[in-house]
Amino acid sequence: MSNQIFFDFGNSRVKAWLCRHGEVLSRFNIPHQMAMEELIPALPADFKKAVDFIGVASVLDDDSNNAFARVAFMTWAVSPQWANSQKEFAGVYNGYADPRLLGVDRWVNVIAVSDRPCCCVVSCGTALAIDFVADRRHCGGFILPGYTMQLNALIHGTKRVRPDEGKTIELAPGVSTTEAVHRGIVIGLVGAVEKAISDFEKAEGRACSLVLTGGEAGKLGPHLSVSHDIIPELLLVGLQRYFGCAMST
Ligand SMILES: Nc1ncnc2c1ncn2[C@@H]1O[C@H](COP(=O)(O)OP(=O)(O)OP(=O)(O)O)[C@@H](O)[C@H]1O
Ligand SMILES: CC(C)(CO)[C@@H](O)C(=O)NCCC(=O)O
Repeated sequence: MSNQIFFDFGNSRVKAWLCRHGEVLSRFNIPHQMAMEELIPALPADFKKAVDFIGVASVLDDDSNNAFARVAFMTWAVSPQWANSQKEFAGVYNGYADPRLLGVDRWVNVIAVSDRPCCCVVSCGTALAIDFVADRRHCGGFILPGYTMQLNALIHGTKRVRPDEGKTIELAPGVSTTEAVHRGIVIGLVGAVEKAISDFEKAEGRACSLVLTGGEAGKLGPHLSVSHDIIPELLLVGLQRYFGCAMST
């Protein structure tokens, strides 16, 4: 196998990686309000060369996934392979009562961190997903509205909460609407992550490492009192592991 493309269809952005022998040759990240037919023209030229394998994690609906499968086949003459949440993968166990219902992005992230003995993985995207993995078992998690979704909910649900764009360099109580809103959202997300970890550590009776990923990870990281790693491309690590082609030839 030579060139592979991995796609991550999230709720607001699509990411793609062109890889060879596990190494990233090119990467791509755009919002995907566009129709699937418009995605291929938007890809950088090097993505349009021949590829042998296309691996996808998508949290989109079947219509969007089918539309992508059609344009992918027309472009590369390759049928995309879809990652799916399942009960068990390579000795990693899914904690959901119905494992198929765990978002595949969460499952792939769990697979990516599953070598850590006890780990919390937080995906800071459109939604914020907090998942726990201990001894290769997914122990469940939490789903919260993400930063932008919370901001939009406040603006749409009120008459007078009209923040400007804001920075959350510090989390002292805000003295303007903009500060109060941006800091409020961050303190809520940070508080949720810290409480979830502290409760999990108590229940497990051991320390839990923390990995952050996703577009908003940089907004949360500086405010967390818990030490953590930020791994922006964690989902790619998981996808390569899932499809077993991290280092294949
Ligand atoms: N390159 C970027 N430029 C600007 N904002 C970004 C960028 N990447 C991510 N973001 C921000 O991160 C958030 C989306 O994060 P991410 O891309 O991880 O989520 P996503 O693609 O919607 O995936 P998911 O649906 O799995 O959460 C958006 O709220 C956006 O504000
Ligand atoms: C929670 C999100 C939106 C995070 O991207 C995604 O994993 C998803 O759509 N999950 C499906 C529901 C679930 O995981 O229980």
